[in-house]
Amino acid sequence: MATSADHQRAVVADDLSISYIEHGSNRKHEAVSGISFELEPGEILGVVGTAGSGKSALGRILSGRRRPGKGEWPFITGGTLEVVGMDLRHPSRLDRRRIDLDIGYLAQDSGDQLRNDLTVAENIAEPILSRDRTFDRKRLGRAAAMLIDAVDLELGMLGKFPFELSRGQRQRVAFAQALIVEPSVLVVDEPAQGVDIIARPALFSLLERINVARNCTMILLSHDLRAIERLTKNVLVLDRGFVLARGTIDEVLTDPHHAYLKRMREAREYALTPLPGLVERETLAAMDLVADGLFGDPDPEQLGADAERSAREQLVSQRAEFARFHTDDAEEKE
Ligand SMILES: Nc1ncnc2c1ncn2[C@@H]1O[C@H](COP(=O)(O)OP(=O)(O)OP(=O)(O)O)[C@@H](O)[C@H]1O
Repeated sequence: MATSADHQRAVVADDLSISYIEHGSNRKHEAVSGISFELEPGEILGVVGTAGSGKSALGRILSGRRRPGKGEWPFITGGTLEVVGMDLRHPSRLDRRRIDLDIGYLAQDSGDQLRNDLTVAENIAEPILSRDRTFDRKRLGRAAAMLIDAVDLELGMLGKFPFELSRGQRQRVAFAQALIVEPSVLVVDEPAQGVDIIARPALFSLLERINVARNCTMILLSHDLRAIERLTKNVLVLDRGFVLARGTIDEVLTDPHHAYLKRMREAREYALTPLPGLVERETLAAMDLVADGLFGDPDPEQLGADAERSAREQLVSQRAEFARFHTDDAEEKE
């Protein structure tokens, strides 16, 4: 029988602090200061905050990735962080191998990190092939094709190279690459960034489906509440590295005690209020222009005749005797 001791949370951050080493000096700059939160498997958390509030630092640390030798990568300077049972402050050698498979990470610049010497298909498959060269190529090909379709790109893209794609298309390929290993936790820094507005619904619906089908835990980091609102109401608001609020969007924005929360509420109300005036009138006029002539006005007599013909055709196809009778009837009339 499962006891509460067996119950594994997907993410447990306890008094977590994250710092960068400032360029040109050895001074630490604390980007995230003593934050705590927990996530159950399958939960989706939106982390929102202004520029510089520490979202990307948190995303990088949650991803478990390390970029040794790169000054821009932050590190944990206080507290603990556990993701699907792995201690990300002091990962074991085994956990270091597991991290890339268990935690998917999509950074704002992941599209630019794709390898230009590999095709799109090879890039998508790379997280698997780099570990197992003998992996069933047919299965992998099918998975890559399904993912490229799921991120709303044409299958023809699979044979292209990243440098032949637009920035937004590359970011969508990176999405597919992050998902090929079927991670149990997915960290996405600015999910809508660089992805054109037409492709966004496909991406968001993909994230929704993955969350439901695989119980994938997700952390979506964004400065824009609207970008994550479709996927979750559960948010953590950061301000200069500290947690300003945690709860549902409504809880956080009801009676906001902080200037930033007040501004968030105003921005949300503004976004939800349809704009009377020029923009809307123009939009409506443009829609009318498009709508006019899309469908001609229906002619009631013609509609009646069409309906009768289609009912007859259906009967003729379904009942042989009616077909005979109907044909005889028609011949008699001639
Ligand atoms: N490489 C770095 N070295 C030193 N400090 C950094 C570095 N990168 C970011 N910072 C600082 O760390 C803090 C948090 O930055 P972070 O990039 O995490 O913010 P953010 O909320 O993701 O911002 P944005 O929305 O603009 O991406 C900021 O004060 C920033 O100036």
